[in-house]
Amino acid sequence: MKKIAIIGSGNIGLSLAKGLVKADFAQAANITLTRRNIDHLKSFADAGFVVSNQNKEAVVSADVVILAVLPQQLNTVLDEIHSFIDPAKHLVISVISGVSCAAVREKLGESVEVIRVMPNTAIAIGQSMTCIASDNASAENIADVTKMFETVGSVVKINEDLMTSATALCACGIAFFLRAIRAASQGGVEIGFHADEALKMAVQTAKGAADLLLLHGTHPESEIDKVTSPKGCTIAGLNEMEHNGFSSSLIKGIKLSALKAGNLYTKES
Ligand SMILES: NC(=O)C1=CN([C@@H]2O[C@H](COP(=O)(O)OP(=O)(O)OC[C@H]3O[C@@H](n4cnc5c(N)ncnc54)[C@H](O)[C@@H]3O)[C@@H](O)[C@H]2O)C=CC1
Ligand SMILES: O=C(O)[C@@H]1CCC=N1
Repeated sequence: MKKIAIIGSGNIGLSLAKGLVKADFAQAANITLTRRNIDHLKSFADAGFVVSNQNKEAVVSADVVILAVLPQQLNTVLDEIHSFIDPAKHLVISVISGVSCAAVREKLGESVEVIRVMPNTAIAIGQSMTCIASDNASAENIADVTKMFETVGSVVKINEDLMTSATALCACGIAFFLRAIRAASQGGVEIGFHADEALKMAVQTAKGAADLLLLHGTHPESEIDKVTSPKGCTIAGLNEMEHNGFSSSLIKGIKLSALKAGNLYTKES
């Protein structure tokens, strides 16, 4: 069983840790979670994870090192761990937005294998859409990492230059769809439902819509055509949303997020 160190155990690091254990990919005792203030990790320590504020020790005891700090925190971490990374032993996985494999290698050493992975927070429940890219990892390591992330959702291997686009569409995308669900539930309250029932109805309706596409393998418009009765209320509502920029605002938001994702990191600390 390989030992995993998650360096920077915040929102995505902890979601990943939870997902890997829930999926039986790893035991909690084989995952070390680091964070500057480990008081925030008490519930994870109670659940059997190793928790630490010592990145070097976590790296030394691991086979797989997962970098999960913010882009602006990365240089400090890489400076701290670089002399403890052994290219013959360690595989480095980075979930950090906007940082290339080459930039990580510049600090950790040219012979270190680095795989960039872009999951989303649904990884905690095995439902992530995860994109994977690398410019130097072996086919064997890429296959192993693909298998690892397939235990916690779907995986697509992409070219590294599309990684910031994947960040916007899939990682930020969780927030975009959640906001759409919240807006739908607010509409539901305006037309007569209590907030809790409106939210429940909006959530299940969103899940049903996503599952129609997944299970039928159809295009959204083909499923929409089945809902929009001629002269009916769906097309009236849908067109009103489009007149107010529904599709356009999603597209513009995704484009801006992708642009921003590419500009989150600078090599100099
Ligand atoms: N939140 C998300 O949905 C996703 C985030 N990402 C990427 O993952 C990274 C982390 O994002 P979040 O989890 O949202 O941020 P976060 O702020 O929740 O987590 C970062 C963690 O790193 C810790 N940290 C900072 N400096 C440290 C150090 N020197 N040693 C050890 N730990 C340290 C912080 O205490 C914090 O717990 C970012 O680079 C982000 O781009 C990628 C995919 C999805
Ligand atoms: O908002 C962010 O910058 C990070 C990257 C993707 C999701 N959260």
